[in-house]
Amino acid sequence: MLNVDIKKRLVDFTLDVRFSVENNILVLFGPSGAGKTTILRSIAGLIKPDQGTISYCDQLFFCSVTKTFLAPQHRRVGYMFQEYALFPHMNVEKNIWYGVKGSNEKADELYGKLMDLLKIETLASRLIDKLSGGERQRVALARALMAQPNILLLDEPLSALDKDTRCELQAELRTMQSIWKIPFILVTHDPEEAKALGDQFLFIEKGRQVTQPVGWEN
Ligand SMILES: Nc1ncnc2c1ncn2[C@@H]1O[C@H](COP(=O)(O)OP(=O)(O)OP(=O)(O)O)[C@@H](O)[C@H]1O
Repeated sequence: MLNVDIKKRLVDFTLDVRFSVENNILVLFGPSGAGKTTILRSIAGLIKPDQGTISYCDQLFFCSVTKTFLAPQHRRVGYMFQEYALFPHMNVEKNIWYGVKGSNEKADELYGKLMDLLKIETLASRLIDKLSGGERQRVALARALMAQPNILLLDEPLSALDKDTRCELQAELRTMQSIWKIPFILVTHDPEEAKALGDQFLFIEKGRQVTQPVGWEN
């Protein structure tokens, strides 16, 4: 289980949140500038909260009292950004293997499984800039899971896609989470998407958890 209990002073308000995620999908939902990306960046170790703790199972990522700060590369946290963050000059296969140390039977097997599950086998040798938005997102998801993360963070992964592709990818995200059984934390502005994907929800406005978010019933 991932436990997050943090405070961080931002420009206009203080982010102050406390939540836990089991092996399911937590959706972070809230308006632009509410602090959602800051939560993800804190879990990944890209920024340091001012106060609190972040832990995954018995591993302490951050604790302001003991001054613990585990470096991002030791957290095994996968991060899919708003932008795809793929290398356009490399093909699909090279992008997916990027960052994996050495090839072995288990990694080869995982690669094959991801290509198959995400239906991108036929794209292995294609360059990234010759892919559609939906294909890029599948490749980005394969790359994130290839690193065998303990937690996967997804910052508006589907926002650039058309409605049909988004629905397809939502189903695939759910499938991948049910196979991998790790906490997924997904940021979205879209209430429909939140409802389609979330097992649990954290609604935030101006850095605070709220019970009735703006735009939820629309
Ligand atoms: N490192 C930082 N230090 C101080 N303030 C920050 C920092 N990073 C972001 N902010 C501010 O904190 C607020 C929350 O930003 P954040 O990116 O977390 O929001 P968000 O909910 O992800 O927004 P969006 O949905 O638009 O991506 C914004 O007002 C932003 O300007």
